[in-house]
Amino acid sequence: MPRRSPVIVITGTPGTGKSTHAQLLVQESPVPLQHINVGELVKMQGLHDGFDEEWQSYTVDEDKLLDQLESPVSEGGVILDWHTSDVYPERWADLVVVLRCHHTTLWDRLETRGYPLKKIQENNEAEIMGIVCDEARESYQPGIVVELESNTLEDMEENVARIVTWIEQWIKDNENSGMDNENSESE
Ligand SMILES: Nc1ncnc2c1ncn2[C@@H]1O[C@H](COP(=O)(O)OP(=O)(O)O)[C@@H](O)[C@H]1O
Repeated sequence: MPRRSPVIVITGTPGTGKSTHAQLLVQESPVPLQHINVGELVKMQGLHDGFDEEWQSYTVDEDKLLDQLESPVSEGGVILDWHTSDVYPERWADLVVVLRCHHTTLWDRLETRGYPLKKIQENNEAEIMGIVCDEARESYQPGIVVELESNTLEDMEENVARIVTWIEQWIKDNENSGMDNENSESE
């Protein structure tokens, strides 16, 4: 069954603004969207093999995670918000948004969040090197991956407006392709 609403992956180094973007997008979207904060889901549903004290993060059980996400993704109308995007099957994503942030701004945001220094440094380096972006580009067709700046509130409003326009187009395209299928079936 084709999806009636798209699946949007929002990824980026921690602190680039994924959750904030996702929350605004839920409000602005022309179709209902469910925001899944994948990191929170892993924690709340125990989809992990324990907590890594050194890195202050959970060791994710990917099979359990994918099982949990399968049903909402197949329904569509979902935002998958996580700092990595290469775990999902490629067919899941209709759009992959990679948020980017200036590294000094990111440092401040992660400091405010109370991250340990080592974790701030690691994420800061990852952002400078564009690790999350490279990973997204290696995992998906280039046409569905979009890199957006997320330094200011203006950036965020523009980004969300762009994604809303993309959703409107996706809905139109998919209504049309649904009609094409019906026509070709009746021929
Ligand atoms: N484009 C932006 N402009 C200003 N502040 C932002 C922007 N994006 C995120 N922030 C702020 O940065 C912090 C981290 O954002 P968050 O959405 O939690 O990041 P992530 O989900 O990627 O870890 C929050 O305090 C948020 O308000």
